[in-house]
Amino acid sequence: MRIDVVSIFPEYLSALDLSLIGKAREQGLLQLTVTDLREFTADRHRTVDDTPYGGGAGMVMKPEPWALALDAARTRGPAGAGAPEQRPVLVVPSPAGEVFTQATARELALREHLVFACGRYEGIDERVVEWSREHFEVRPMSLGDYVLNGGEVAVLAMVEAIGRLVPGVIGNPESLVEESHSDGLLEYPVYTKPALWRDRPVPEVLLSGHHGRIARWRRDRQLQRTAARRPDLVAALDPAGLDRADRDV
Ligand SMILES: NC(=S)c1ccno1
Repeated sequence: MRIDVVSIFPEYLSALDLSLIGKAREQGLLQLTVTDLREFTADRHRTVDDTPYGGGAGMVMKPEPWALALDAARTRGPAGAGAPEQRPVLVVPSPAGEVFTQATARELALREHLVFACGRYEGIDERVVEWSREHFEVRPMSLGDYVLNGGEVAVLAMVEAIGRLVPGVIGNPESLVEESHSDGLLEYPVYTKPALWRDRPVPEVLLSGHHGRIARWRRDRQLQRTAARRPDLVAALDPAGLDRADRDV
């Protein structure tokens, strides 16, 4: 998978040099390039914004630097020889976007080339989004109903959520199976040594060695936790995926 990120604060994305994503880049599992939008300006002040038509507070990001930067990212292309089979996906972090979920991460982890456009100020001139549809699948994307100062923090989260699903990035793929949202539920509580900590014991069943009882206990905890914290997820569950014991929780 090829990932391109365009930002006026490229150093914000240096966290992607670290840990599992950084290792995946070293191993060639992910090709990731971060580009400074100001490289695509033509004036000596490297101007990327201007006042909004129609008035209002703040500044809007100018279209021309973005068009040049996105064209450069697009033609950098995915890994491997030959023309890409798929159009690249342009992800634009925005509170006005579709909500990014684990299902979105799974979907985007299958794509060849993702380009992330980190807006700042009051946003990017809307004509960039319209123009981009000629060459990209354009996906305005929100992490949630709150406002950040720019797209960089959202891109860090999305690249990690997507990148970790790329085969080979997580050493043990088993650890992807029982995590929150993998089966529509929140994950069960986890414990490790010592068995007794500040007068708090580990649940007895987890010390029993009885795999069936442990699996049932964990599933019960998932259902109870999801019902308590995210009733919306319970409402969205497919009843066919629930067994009789699930319904008794
Ligand atoms: N909620 C998101 S992703 C966002 C991006 C910029 N501001 O908020």
